[in-house]
Amino acid sequence: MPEESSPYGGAPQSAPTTGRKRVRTRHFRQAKADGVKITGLTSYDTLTAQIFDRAGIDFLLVGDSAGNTVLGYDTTLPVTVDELIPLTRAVARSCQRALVVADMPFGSYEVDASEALHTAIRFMKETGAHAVKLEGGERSADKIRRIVEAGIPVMGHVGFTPQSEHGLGGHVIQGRGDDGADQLLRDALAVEAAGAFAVVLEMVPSDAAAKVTAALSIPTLSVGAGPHCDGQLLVWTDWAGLTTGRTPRFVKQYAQLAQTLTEAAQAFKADVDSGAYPAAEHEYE
Ligand SMILES: Nc1nc(=O)c2c([nH]1)NC[C@@H]1CN(c3ccc(C(=O)N[C@@H](CCC(=O)O)C(=O)O)cc3)CN21
Ligand SMILES: CC(C)C(=O)C(=O)O
Ligand SMILES: [Mg+2]
Repeated sequence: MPEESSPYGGAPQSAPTTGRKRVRTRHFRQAKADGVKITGLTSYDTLTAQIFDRAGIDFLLVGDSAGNTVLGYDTTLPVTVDELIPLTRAVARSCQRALVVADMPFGSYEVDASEALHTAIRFMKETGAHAVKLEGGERSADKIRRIVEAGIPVMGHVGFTPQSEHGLGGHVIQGRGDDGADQLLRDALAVEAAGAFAVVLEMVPSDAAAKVTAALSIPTLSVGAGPHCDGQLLVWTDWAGLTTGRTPRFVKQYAQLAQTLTEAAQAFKADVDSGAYPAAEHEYE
């Protein structure tokens, strides 16, 4: 695609991407057709959203992983729409280029397609997000279809679906074995047929993800689904080394923010103890 009409292509971005065209759902399909990889991170606040947007990250997901990364829950299950709306609004207000996806939390879409559409409409009206995401393949196809019919882009999510971790028996890799791979493919095809513009594959073997990626015309976005997907997505606090405790094996840490902030806090305390802070330049006359 020519530079004017595409947010992709051109030299790798080191300068801010301000002024570049908004990433649209059609660019996801185009990127897959062109073999251009798609990159996403989660974000829950204005400061990280601005940084990731200007760095050229293609989409930002305001994930219900906020339950773990922002709100201090053990799982995503308690997260509510009312909790996610202000975070999603902050991210949407802060992006000029990235496509912003609102993650629909557990309990906000499962009952029927009408409930799913009501929730999707709330996110679109109240946040400025460009798309919504919901978990589940065949079981969620009717909800995806109803939302898409209303003109709201939907990102699907199959494989390991954290909102059903108790039903799945824990953090269990999905799509293993012939039956698992078949179910994964059926789920992904159902999401595509329902009109989703992309689908997240979470924690599935690379070869199963490769088969799904080859079978779909919409892009697959990997969270621990290997190198053959059309894009990669990580939870930003994992990616930046800010998450404390164990992170999943698929995570690569691109910074060590927990260590950086620990050292900064210790240095601040030591400076306050010693009187080194505040110095003359920090005082008002
Ligand atoms: N910080 C964070 N990162 C995530 O990737 C994430 C969340 N939170 N919250 C929502 C879901 C839950 N996810 C998770 C959580 C744990 C594992 C995990 O522990 N995986 C193990 C394998 C299974 C096990 O032994 O428990 C691993 O080592 O990859 C994986 C994905 C992915 N999502
Ligand atoms: C892990 C990703 C796919 C997600 O759903 C989230 O961050 O909530
Ligand atoms: Mg989620």
